[in-house]
Amino acid sequence: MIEAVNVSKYFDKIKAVDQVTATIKEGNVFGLVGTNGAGKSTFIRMLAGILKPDGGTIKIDGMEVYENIKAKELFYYISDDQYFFSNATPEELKKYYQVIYSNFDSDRFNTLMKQFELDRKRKINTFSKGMKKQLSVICGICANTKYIFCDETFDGLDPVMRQAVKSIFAKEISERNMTPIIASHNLRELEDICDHVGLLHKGGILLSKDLFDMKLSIHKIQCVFQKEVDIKQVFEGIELIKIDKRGNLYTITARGNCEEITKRIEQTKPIFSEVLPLTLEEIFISETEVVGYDIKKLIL
Ligand SMILES: Nc1ncnc2c1ncn2[C@@H]1O[C@H](COP(=O)(O)OP(=O)(O)OP(=O)(O)O)[C@@H](O)[C@H]1O
Repeated sequence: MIEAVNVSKYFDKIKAVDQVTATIKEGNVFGLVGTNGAGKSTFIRMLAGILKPDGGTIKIDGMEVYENIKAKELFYYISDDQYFFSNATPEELKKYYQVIYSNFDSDRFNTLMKQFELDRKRKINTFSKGMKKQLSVICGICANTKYIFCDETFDGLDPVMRQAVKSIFAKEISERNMTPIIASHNLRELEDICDHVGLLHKGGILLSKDLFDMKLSIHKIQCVFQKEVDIKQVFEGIELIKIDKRGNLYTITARGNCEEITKRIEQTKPIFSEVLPLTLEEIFISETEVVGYDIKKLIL
């Protein structure tokens, strides 16, 4: 488990990360979203022990991470800025990581390099940005660490590669409980992979939610009533987040028990009613509106 408690980081007068508290459980996929400058990279760099927090504590499996080799053996960090040894080839990089990570899987590395059509003997500095990202992902997977920190890793890949990487991640998560922490600008990117999403804004966590809980507690219902009804009366005692009416079709976003919401609608004997799944984006829009923010200005 990774535990960050009241973590802050300042660069002169800039509050890059401001009192962030987050718990990342094993086997979960933790997404970190936020606009440019929200503090995502700084937070991940502190998780990786590259930056020392000015306040608060970060513990990985109970160990402080800063300047602690034992804690650092537990994760692989894919940085947003790709850095490789000058003139190194992937083959040389593999040899380096075999020394650093005792469980580095050399055969898997060779197989994945072939699958991704990357030349193991070519100099990395001749690779494109996306190819370097792919190489980092391959190293990260083959390092076989418990945690993997990805700073905008998916954003730099083309759509086909993104799907390929996501499916490799999904396999690692289900087979060996790998725990990824993924920073991204894009909620849609995180939708199909994350269990938990934290929204960073101006250095602070605005919202941190379990997706399963969120999906269970918010519902979108479309319905057409036989006659005009008083929606507030129909849903008395249920929190209505949004009511939209186009022609006769109502789209209602409500928080509460799904069965109770459905029961209330059925009592009106509607012509049509359907409970629809909410996208992660819709959930975040609803949740952040409640706390007084317009998420479209924050991340979309
Ligand atoms: N080394 C640094 N020196 C000074 N200021 C920095 C440094 N690194 C980050 N900052 C500042 O800290 C704030 C948070 O930056 P950070 O890179 O963590 O944001 P981010 O959410 O990752 O942004 P982006 O999505 O643009 O990558 C910004 O205001 C940035 O200018």
